[in-house]
Amino acid sequence: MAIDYYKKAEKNASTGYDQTQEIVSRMLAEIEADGEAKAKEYCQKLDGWEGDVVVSREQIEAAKAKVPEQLKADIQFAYERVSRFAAAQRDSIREFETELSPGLFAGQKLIPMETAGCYVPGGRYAHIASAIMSVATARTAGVKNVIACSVPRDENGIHPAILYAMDLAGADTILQMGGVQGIASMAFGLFTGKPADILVGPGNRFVAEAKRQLFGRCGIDMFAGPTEIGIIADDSADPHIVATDLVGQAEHGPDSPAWLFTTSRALADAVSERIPGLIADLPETQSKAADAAWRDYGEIVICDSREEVVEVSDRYASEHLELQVEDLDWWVAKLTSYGSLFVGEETTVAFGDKCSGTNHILPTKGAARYTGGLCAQKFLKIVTYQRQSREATRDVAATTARLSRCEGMEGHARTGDVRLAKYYPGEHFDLVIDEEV
Ligand SMILES: NC(=O)C1=CN([C@@H]2O[C@H](COP(=O)(O)OP(=O)(O)OC[C@H]3O[C@@H](n4cnc5c(N)ncnc54)[C@H](O)[C@@H]3O)[C@@H](O)[C@H]2O)C=CC1
Ligand SMILES: O=C(O)[C@@H](O)CS(=O)(=O)O
Ligand SMILES: [Zn+2]
Repeated sequence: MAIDYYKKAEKNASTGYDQTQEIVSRMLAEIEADGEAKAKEYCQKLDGWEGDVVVSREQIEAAKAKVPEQLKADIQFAYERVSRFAAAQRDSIREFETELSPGLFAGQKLIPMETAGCYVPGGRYAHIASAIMSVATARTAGVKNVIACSVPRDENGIHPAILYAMDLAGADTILQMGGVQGIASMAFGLFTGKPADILVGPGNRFVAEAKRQLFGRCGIDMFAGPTEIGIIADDSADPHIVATDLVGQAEHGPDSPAWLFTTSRALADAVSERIPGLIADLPETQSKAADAAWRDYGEIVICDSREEVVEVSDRYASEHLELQVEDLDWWVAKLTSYGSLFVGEETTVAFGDKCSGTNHILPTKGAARYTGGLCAQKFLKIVTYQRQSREATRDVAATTARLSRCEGMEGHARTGDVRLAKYYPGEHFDLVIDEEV
């Protein structure tokens, strides 16, 4: 395989990971031991917030009054599309019951989780869209208690438009607390008395690691850490658009990877030439973040064939993957690892990020090898049941007894024996396999 790293990143997903892991496990242990007081202490220390943690109805109404009408309409636009797509995904799986053999019925039920904890990031930017992505999807799934939390932005608490979006999307309780302390509060049921059955939502490396460490104690959607963009582009692509899209996502933060996979050296030259100017042209905060991200995590990979591009791209398993290539259908059919695919130049990652309808809470750091993004199904327990007639018990009980004995599980075998003895008194069954295995 001929792969040429036109630009290779100096850092990768594991850079600084040990330190993050250590900080997060210490914070989680302290908050679990000392409860609300410790969570508040971290909130004060890391985000300077000393006010109420549970947002009141008055604060929500005051926030609503501050949100301009056009922004309300835009939030509504995003909310409608995200909810509609989430409902279509939910409806794509269903409950059923099937008769596997005469009298033996097995079924599937979909049971919404009781309590969801939705994290809405708010450190660097006001992630209004993230509030819709998690809260509206939990509601669509039928979760009973939806708790949301985010970082208090200033002396007035959470950004008013985030509060507005959380409320519109249907959050029951909103906590003014971000980072590890916000995640821990939802997991341990602090301030609400309702420990989350599942924690969802994106966040920085501390937030993503806190969710990872809490997995098992509660469910999580997936590892949704620092944003990633991959673009597959060939000679037919517009280098200005490709470069703008890479820089557009690199502004997320200094640890956000942006990758270009191409078969065209001419395109690599043209994109690489444009990127520094596009970064410099951003406002200062965004420019600094994108500059560090492109310097440390940006890559341009040139391959000899499109088959090689597919192999490389699937290995990176990018959270977002754009296709700016000829023969789009070929690529759509071949690619297998990505969080969400943006097909053709007319669409772009930011459309999905903000309002087009697909969920933007997506797997990062290679998690797209084994999962897709947030969807209603993540909030549903897909459980099974069975029931059967006495007649069906005849075969199932006898088979169970014989299989169990071969496994050495006599107790299991006898649960079959007693039923056969009760339902078919006086009848003989061969419940032991005599031959040596
Ligand atoms: N994968 C996905 O689906 C998405 C990912 N994102 C990512 O979410 C992230 C948002 O990050 P932020 O703006 O930072 O907001 P954030 O809300 O995730 O994190 C801010 C919090 O981090 C905590 N924190 C900061 N420094 C800390 C330290 N040294 N020790 C312990 N805690 C610390 C603070 O408590 C603060 O409240 C970005 O990386 C972005 O790329 C955003 C949207 C979607
Ligand atoms: O990782 C992501 O999905 C983000 O790009 C979403 S947003 O741009 O922060 O809305
Ligand atoms: Zn984005």
